[in-house]
Amino acid sequence: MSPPAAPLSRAAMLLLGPPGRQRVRASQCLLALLVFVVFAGLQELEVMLGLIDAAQSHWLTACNLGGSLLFYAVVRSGLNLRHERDPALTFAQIAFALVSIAWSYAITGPARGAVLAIMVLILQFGMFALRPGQARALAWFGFLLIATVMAWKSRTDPERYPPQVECAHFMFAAIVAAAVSALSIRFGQLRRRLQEQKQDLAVALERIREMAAHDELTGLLNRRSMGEAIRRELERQRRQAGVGVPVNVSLVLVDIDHFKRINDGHGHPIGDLALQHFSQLAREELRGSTDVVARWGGEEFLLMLPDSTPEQARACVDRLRRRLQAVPLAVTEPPLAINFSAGVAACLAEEDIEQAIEQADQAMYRAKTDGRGRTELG
Ligand SMILES: Nc1nc2c(ncn2[C@@H]2O[C@H](COP(=O)(O)OP(=O)(O)OP(=O)(O)O)[C@@H](O)[C@H]2O)c(=O)[nH]1
Repeated sequence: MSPPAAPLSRAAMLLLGPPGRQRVRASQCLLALLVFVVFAGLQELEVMLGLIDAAQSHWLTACNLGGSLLFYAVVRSGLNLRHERDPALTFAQIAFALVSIAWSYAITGPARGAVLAIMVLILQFGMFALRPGQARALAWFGFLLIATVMAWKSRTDPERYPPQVECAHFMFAAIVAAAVSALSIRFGQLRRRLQEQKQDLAVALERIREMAAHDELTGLLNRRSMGEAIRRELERQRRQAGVGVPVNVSLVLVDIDHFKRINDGHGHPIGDLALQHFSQLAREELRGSTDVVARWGGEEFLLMLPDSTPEQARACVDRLRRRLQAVPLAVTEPPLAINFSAGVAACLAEEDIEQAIEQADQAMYRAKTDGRGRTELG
């Protein structure tokens, strides 16, 4: 980090806290404080021009700065998090700003038109940040406040607040409140639609991820994601090897025997059912939490058995074979007995994956040539 950045980030840390949502909230509070400081400067100018009474202006400035400092302190202390529905305290801060605006309108005299413009700005923040009902409530709250001040001032100080001018201002404030109400409903609809679209996209993305990682017919991992699963497992075991646990992963290549006969004799759909049946039983028979079964292609499957020596893997595969014989596929008469040939190889490092699969393939080929329905070690 360059030398000037360090004190800067220390200052940011002190003022705003660690990065995250609370930091954003704290910086928004400080921004509001800054706006009030600018506002205080403008008021001071109006005091100098003789438009506002100095004491009244200073009272308002003290309340504005005190209030915004209080919001900042609440956010920095984390007390705002107790307000689960609006932890940014947006509603409260806007309501506070509206009270300040009404107060400012009451003391600003001839320059009060600008105050109405600021009210519009504050209500706009609400439309973007709050729920439609809250934005509407604030619009009418602001309108009622300012209308009350207009009525009060035109009665008690008609020279500075002529009733005709207040009438025009009243209509302007009413139009603003109505427009904010209508727009906040529209914003609410748009936000809801965006939310729905976001959800639809998330579902579609999940579906695409699922399709990209799995074989459609059997639901097993496909070739690409099996490669990733093996690499992940070897990486996990390599980390454990650092604490003295040996790397132990067996790969088994399985090829269904005489599968073409099933297709030719019973039709392709029954062949598909046979593949699904094999996948189902393989999933059930192997350790669900660690072992992985993938469709390697056609009627070939690759099994990964972590923490298993090739001999232990062979025992598992032979157990699966017995299970397949015990549970034939009951969609034909007689039920379809599925058998397979398998080759086992140990895979001890990431760079050996290709070689281990090749070894398992050769062992499986030996099993085929030696009569099928058996498991050979590579
Ligand atoms: N139903 C179905 N058949 C498939 C699928 N993928 C590959 N096959 C078929 O699987 C058969 C594989 O045939 P072969 O490679 O001759 O192997 P085999 O008949 O099992 O003979 P051995 O492996 O020597 O025991 C081919 O007929 C492919 O068309 C699939 O997704 N569904």
